[in-house]
Amino acid sequence: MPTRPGTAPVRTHEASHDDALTARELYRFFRAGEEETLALRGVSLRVRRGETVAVVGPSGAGKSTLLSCLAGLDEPSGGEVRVDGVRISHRPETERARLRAQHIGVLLQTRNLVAHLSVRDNVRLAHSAVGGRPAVSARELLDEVGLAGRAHALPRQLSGGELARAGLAVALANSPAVLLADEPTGELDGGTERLILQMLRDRAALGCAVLIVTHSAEAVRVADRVIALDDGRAHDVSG
Ligand SMILES: Nc1ncnc2c1ncn2[C@@H]1O[C@H](COP(=O)(O)OP(=O)(O)OP(=O)(O)O)[C@@H](O)[C@H]1O
Repeated sequence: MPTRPGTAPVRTHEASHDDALTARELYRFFRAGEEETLALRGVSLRVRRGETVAVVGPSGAGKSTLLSCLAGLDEPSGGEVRVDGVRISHRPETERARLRAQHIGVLLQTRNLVAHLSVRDNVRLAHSAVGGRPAVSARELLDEVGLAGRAHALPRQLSGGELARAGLAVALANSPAVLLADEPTGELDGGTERLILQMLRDRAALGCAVLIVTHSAEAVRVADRVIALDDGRAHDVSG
């Protein structure tokens, strides 16, 4: 069972079969001209099935870099990421994309929607990336996020809250073992924020490992555990 903030035991970074997501000693080094940045400095973390973890930290702490490395969108310079026991890091981009399509849902700040496709076709596109018969139909997913009535709308015709819900439907299209969300409630009003967070919690209750990069106090409140990133280093601040 997930633990509540304040009761989390001190964790080691040895993987257990309950872990859907593990990162071990992640480093990410950037060089832009003369400028060199070490955005991640040995970050290790685990997220168990059914657990919701919030990642917080000041601007520039490395949160988005971490999420990109966990999702296989970016390659860490060192260390390893495993999803459902399968290593996703240090593989060619096409293999990372295939593993991501199979195991991970990603909800990004810029929204993971194709502008010229309807909400329903965006979900179907995500289905096609997985291949085979989807475990959950587009209609069921749109029902789940309360957008059944907006299935034919284009992203630009949606409100901010509807966009967030459509992005979530796309992120959930592959019934992911791990759901990674970057500021999923950033521009939303309080009511819509609580709705989105509840949907993420519902997914965790079904066994998904949920990691949310956030500045939101509400997201921190509902998380089982909080990891603080500071200058590329991670600290579990739940206990
Ligand atoms: N592609 C890149 N090239 C060079 N430096 C980068 C790149 N991406 C990130 N960085 C640097 O890495 C550090 C961490 O950036 P990152 O975007 O991960 O921080 P963040 O915690 O997500 O910040 P914010 O809360 O403002 O989004 C910053 O110093 C940033 O300038």
